[in-house]
Amino acid sequence: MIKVIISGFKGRMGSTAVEMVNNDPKLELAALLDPFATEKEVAGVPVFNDKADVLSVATDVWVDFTIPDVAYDNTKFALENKICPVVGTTGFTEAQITELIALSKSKKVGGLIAPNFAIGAILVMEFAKKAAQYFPDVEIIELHHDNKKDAPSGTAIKTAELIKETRTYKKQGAADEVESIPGARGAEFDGMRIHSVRLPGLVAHQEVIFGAKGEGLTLRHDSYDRVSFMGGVNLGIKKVVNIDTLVYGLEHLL
Ligand SMILES: NC(=O)C1=CN([C@@H]2O[C@H](COP(=O)(O)OP(=O)(O)OC[C@H]3O[C@@H](n4cnc5c(N)ncnc54)[C@H](O)[C@@H]3O)[C@@H](O)[C@H]2O)C=CC1
Ligand SMILES: O=C(O)C1=N[C@H](C(=O)O)C[C@H](O)C1
Repeated sequence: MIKVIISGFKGRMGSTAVEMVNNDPKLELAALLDPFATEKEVAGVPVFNDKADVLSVATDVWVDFTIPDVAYDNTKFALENKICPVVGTTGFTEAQITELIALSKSKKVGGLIAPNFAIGAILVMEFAKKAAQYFPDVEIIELHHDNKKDAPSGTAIKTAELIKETRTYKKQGAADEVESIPGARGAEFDGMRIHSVRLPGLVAHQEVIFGAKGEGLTLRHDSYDRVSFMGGVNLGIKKVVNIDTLVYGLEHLL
């Protein structure tokens, strides 16, 4: 039985993860953490407002779906206390990820930071990396609900990082292009562009659009319901307890 603490359990993703854990006989919900929780327990599971109090309960895996401002501290806290982090929260810097991987190696604690847990999203990222070998001109459009705090999405950044591994660098667009409205061309990453759409009614969607002479290639993934992420979270929980290093990206555990 793997004992799981869910950090951010009152949120959209955290509450979905609670249901997933409760429905898996191989997982046990050991604790719940959220500073905005007022209840002291939920169905016999202790609720905490401060992460230090989580140490009073035996836990194997720390699932984190919180906010960008606390994800690094939460992940570091889990690793330091030999709780395997499975982190979906986005907004990490490259330096933070590098530091957390080094910490996991020193503590010999497995973990996962995954900007996206949906298998279809992972496939789009892998396909985009392959396509970038042939199509250096690419723009990413990520579309999310209008309660999302960070932009671009962690998925878009991870997609751009993977594309960078195989793409021949070029600064896209007209050399003399002018933005009559600042930001019109979107965010720039390694010469490519990333655009963030925020609208009510959306959940999580991404298009990766490649352009070339006389042709185009569009890759698209849609998450219509947050249940689309739960298969990956479940897989991550069961995998991290058997590794001794933190990995960045669910593709490393598939
Ligand atoms: N990797 C993936 O597949 C996915 C990642 N995400 C990411 O997960 C994060 C959460 O997304 P949502 O659930 O939509 O946000 P949300 O705003 O619905 O939930 C965040 C929760 O974290 C809680 N929280 C804030 N500070 C905290 C702290 N210090 N400790 C514990 N809990 C704390 C809030 O009270 C809230 O309940 C975002 O960064 C989002 O980008 C979202 C969907 C999928
Ligand atoms: O905030 C969200 O909802 C999501 N965030 C993640 C990201 O920033 O990539 C994953 C998914 O797109 C949903």
